[in-house]
Amino acid sequence: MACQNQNAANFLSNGKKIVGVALNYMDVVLARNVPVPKEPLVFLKPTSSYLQEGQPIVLPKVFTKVAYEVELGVVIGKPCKNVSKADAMSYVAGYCLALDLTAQCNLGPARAAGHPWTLGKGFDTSTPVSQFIPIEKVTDPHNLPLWLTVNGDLKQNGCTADLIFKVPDIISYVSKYMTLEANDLILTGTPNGADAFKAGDVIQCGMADLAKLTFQVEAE
Ligand SMILES: O=C([O-])CC(=O)C(=O)O
Ligand SMILES: [Mg+2]
Repeated sequence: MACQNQNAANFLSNGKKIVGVALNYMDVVLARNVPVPKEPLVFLKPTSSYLQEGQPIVLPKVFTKVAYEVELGVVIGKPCKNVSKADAMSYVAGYCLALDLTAQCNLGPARAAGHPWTLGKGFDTSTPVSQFIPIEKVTDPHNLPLWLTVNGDLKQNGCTADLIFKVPDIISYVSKYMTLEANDLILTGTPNGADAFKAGDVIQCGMADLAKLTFQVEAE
């Protein structure tokens, strides 16, 4: 039986951390001409980066190039440490649709220098999310179409079927290192097409018939 968590709908206010996975779609790996990851490539974002529909994405004035990344988010339901892949799904309370906004102007040099990704990934409004989607509403998390438009033009069109590391792989892997806690969010990675957007743009994204979001973009 899947984990039930009464508070998971409040993952925005109750979550302790956001765990991101990078380069988790083969089309991204091929487009960027980087080696296929042998293990999930994991980073953290602060919960202060959360944004809900109705509030604008604010581009920090310190950045010159910020990209959209549409992703499946996984909301953890109960504390989880050293779990096997076979058991991992019993720690999932539900899902959300998320954007992992990324300042490529910061990430590019950081990646090249071997520096942390914290600022390019963790700025305020960098994690727009949908409402919580209870696990019961999702028959298969690995068969969810994901799409994103900018000003009506389709920019990303993928499917979670193409995830390199699946949801249980990620949970099991991360839980070897850090305890995943109730209401933590895992960003599973973005399909190909992530690119820059600017102030004045309107970003829309969707996941199957489960969530659809619209965000206005403003300059700081
Ligand atoms: O921003 C990046 O370069 C990596 C990332 O988050 C993703 O692939 O989803
Ligand atoms: Mg991402």
